[in-house]
Amino acid sequence: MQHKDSNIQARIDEWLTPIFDTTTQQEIHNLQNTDPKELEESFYKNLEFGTGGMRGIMGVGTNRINKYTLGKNTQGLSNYLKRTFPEIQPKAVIAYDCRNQSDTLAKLVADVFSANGIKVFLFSELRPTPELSFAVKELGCQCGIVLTASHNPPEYNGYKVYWEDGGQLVPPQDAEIIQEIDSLTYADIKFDATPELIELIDDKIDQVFIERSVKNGSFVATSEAKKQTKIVFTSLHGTSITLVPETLKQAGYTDVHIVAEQASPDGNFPTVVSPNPEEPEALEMAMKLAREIDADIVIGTDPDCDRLGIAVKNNEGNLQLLNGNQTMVTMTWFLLEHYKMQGLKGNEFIASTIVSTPMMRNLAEAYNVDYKEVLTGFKWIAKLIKDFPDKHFIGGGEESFGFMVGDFVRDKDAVTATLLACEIVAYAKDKGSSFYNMLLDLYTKHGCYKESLISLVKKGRDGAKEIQQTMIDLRTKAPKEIGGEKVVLIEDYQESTSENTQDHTVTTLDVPKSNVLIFYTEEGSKIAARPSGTEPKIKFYISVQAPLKEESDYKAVETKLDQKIHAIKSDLKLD
Ligand SMILES: O=P([O-])(O)O[C@H]1O[C@H](COP(=O)(O)O)[C@@H](O)[C@H](O)[C@H]1O
Ligand SMILES: [Mg+2]
Repeated sequence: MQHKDSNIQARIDEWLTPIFDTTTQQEIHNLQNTDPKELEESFYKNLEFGTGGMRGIMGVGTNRINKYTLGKNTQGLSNYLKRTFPEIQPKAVIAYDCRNQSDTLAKLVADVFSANGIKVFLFSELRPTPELSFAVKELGCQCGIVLTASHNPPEYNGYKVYWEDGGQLVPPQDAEIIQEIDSLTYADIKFDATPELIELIDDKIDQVFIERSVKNGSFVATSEAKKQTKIVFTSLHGTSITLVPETLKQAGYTDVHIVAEQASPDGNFPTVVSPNPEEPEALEMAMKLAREIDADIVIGTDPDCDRLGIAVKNNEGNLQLLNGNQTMVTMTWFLLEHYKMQGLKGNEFIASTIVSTPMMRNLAEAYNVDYKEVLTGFKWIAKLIKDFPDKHFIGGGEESFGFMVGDFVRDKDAVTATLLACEIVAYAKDKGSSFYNMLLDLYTKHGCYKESLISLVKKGRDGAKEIQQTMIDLRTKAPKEIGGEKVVLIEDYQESTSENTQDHTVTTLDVPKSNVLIFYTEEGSKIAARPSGTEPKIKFYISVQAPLKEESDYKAVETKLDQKIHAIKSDLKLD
């Protein structure tokens, strides 16, 4: 049956030509007979670069992750690399995670690069994404690729692309590469490897990376306190198992308990509904073990080991999950204190993103360091390091459970962040305090913030339309009040405008355009809305705040903040 959209039909027809193998063609025929809707979803567009590389469901079609889409990407990237670095033989390093097909797709990417005369370093086993970012610089590569879909559901895979500084691609380079890819046909892909150009790397990078991570994530905690820090760690079937336990050991942590049921890498993630540390259920097994053995801290990393979920003991002695904003402010504060002790030089900065807690700005002001805020995605934070070579990046992160310590890895890094979290627990032990108490102390000094993220899943082509429509509605029928609080400022990152709703003055936002809306209320609440760039979701980020005089008032203030969040959610019909 012919598809009513001739563009879609032309793509399907192309994929039924002999350039594509018989398995692919057979799969297309099966979809034509059994699932025309899925066929349309698979061909209605090409995969795009989003917040963290290119991500999609594995399967046949131009909008799916398979050997042809990734082959064409790599062919385009090879052409672009050769054009950008005409004087040298470009070098690329490739890593992959635990997902089904990640290893074979990594091999395919290596083959295509080598077929184009590009020198390839390939990890022979799964490894964390931050190690790849490190390896790009360490091996003097011009490019790096990780085959991963991060924390997405099991049916996804993806292609994160790093450039010579170790950070992910940022505009306009991603658009230039897409242009190169789009100018090719599938027949242009060179699949025949030049094996002598592919070098397997393992121990060579592992040990240096571990040593440097230990250095980067160790500060002042005594070895005694480290030994007393009881840690439960889970790799959630992902890559961190290859390095994090060893890194903790080399950093001096001896009381480390790994969740055995989740230690083996597995792309089906059999023990979790979602391998995303943002979801409380992901850490359930780790929490159970931690309660049994009375651990001080629980840490779980996502499949490619760049984000981490943390639980620490609260003042009642119960383990409490923290969100990404809470770990970020505590980690940032710890680093700021450290550098203050050493004597700040005046060129330091911390960084975060527009959808993260405003508390980061307060911290920067209190320590008199610069605060830089960028669009969602660590690629933008990494870009700051590149753009401000004379400035010293202390650290920073995002609400999405990721943190970056200094500039040695140019992406969020759950290896060093794991060490930093444990360091804070150990340091607090030395001081007779706790991680949790340190966070409460920050609330008394810098304002008590509470954040909540609501993600609405809207799958496929129809879902994407619905998400776009919600953004249009929010723009055209912008709320005057949210949760009973008057909206006083609206930032529209697509239009680059910041509008004072009282006097209607408009100023220009000096950041690249992006489909994001942020509403600020009279009472200091902040509500951001944007389509996810990695998953079929629209995300709403709510941040509310109130002063906190004494730590003992925390429960009461928290209840008040929860009520505010509830009112905002019900007003926006998000509950
Ligand atoms: O998914 P990861 O771990 O590669 O992480 C990437 O995607 C996340 C989700 O992005 P979005 O909200 O657009 O879905 C971002 O928060 C993060 O900064 C980025 O590095
Ligand atoms: Mg990840």
